[in-house]
Amino acid sequence: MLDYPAALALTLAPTFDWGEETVPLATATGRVLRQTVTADRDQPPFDRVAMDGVAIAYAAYAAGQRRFPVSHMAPAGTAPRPLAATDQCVEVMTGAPLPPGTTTVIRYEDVRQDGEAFVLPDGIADATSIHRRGTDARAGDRMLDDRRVIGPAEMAVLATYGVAEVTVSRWPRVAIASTGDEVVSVDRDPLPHQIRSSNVHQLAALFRAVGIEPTLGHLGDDPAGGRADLVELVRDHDVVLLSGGVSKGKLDHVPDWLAAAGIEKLFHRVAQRPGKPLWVGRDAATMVFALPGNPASSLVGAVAYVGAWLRKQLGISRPDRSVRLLEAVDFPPELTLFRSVRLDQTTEGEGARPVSNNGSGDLVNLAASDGFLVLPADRANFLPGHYFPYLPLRFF
Ligand SMILES: Nc1nc2c(c(=O)[nH]1)N[C@H]1C(S)=C(S)[C@@H](COP(=O)(O)OP(=O)(O)OC[C@H]3O[C@@H](n4cnc5c(N)ncnc54)[C@H](O)[C@@H]3O)O[C@H]1N2
Ligand code: MOO
Repeated sequence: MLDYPAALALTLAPTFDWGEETVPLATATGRVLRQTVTADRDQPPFDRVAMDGVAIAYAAYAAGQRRFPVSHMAPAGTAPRPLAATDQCVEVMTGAPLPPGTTTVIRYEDVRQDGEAFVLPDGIADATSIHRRGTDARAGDRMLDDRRVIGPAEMAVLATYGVAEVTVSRWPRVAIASTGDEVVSVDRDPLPHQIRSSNVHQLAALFRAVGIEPTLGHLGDDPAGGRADLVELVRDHDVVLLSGGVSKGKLDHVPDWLAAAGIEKLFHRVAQRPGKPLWVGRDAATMVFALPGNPASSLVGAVAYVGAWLRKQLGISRPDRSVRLLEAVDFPPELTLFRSVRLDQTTEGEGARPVSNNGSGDLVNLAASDGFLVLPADRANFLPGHYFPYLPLRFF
């Protein structure tokens, strides 16, 4: 049977291009930037007053003057007015352009008001509390690169440089469908032999967390109906995730339906737990992940395979992360074990504590987990203190 590294390599090979689109800045958060951003002006664009206080020409102070009558007040947002005479001062507000003729700013806390004038103490330095024009960036500098996920800091840079319309990657059209006659939608009362469908919501949450809104559906166990619905799903979407129906049961029709729909199988079954029956395939325009129905299997398939594949398509890199195991794990089978863990802070820093569970059908205990530690297939005993790759429950 294929091992996890080989299965992942097969998953990552197909590439698809979903193109770009232009969106208003206000809706660009979380999108993948597809343009470079160049500074259209210096930053700051003028010598910016950095403290509320008074601005003076230092030469007068150096010559011994301590009492400075106020020439005028300079709020932020007004065009700079020069200092009227070198023996006067200007009251300046944070964010105002430094008034021409002044060379330093002294905070209100450090001066004393005396009628229409300010009295300065000894020991004042020249050129303080000024954020100089162009010290952060120069007009023409490259400010943001292609393929960055737009977060709060990127939003601020885009706004500062006037990018009101942002070119971003088009999101793929994603469909998620459950299978099996035992699952009913969450708004229905299940019969005693039925369960509510949780996997579609589990999988949808991963997409929604990065800003992609999937279409949710269901394929029944009836072969003719299920096959026809699947053909339609594949035709209308760039990515299709199916949940259940891929193992050896008499009604596990999904691999046959996928074959009938003309989806090329890349692999079926991986030497891992949970999620062994995973089926991955593609046609010219659509990638299909048929995930095993057990909730832990579905989640592992999504974070280990779907997430890696999605990042690759979008050109987003995520640094590999390893976390220290906090308790021994024994696992003799020759399978990669995706061990659900909780991240704990210990005196020696962060570590991963295995969360007890009742197997891959246990979705309740998954809620106590932060992610999975990937324990390789070539060993049976994993000791505390050793580091292993860690997969968080996020695509990026
Ligand atoms: N003879 C064998 N039996 C099984 C094997 C095997 O190799 N030989 N593999 C087991 C493993 S491992 C897994 S994982 C499961 C996966 O089976 P399927 O992908 O065919 O999934 P189903 O049989 O349809 O369902 C399994 C389980 O998950 C529940 N389920 C399904 N859909 C949902 C949903 N949308 N929300 C919540 N729960 C769902 C379903 O009711 C079943 O309890 O097969 C083993 N069997
Ligand atoms: O691989 Mo299954 O996913 O063990 O339950």
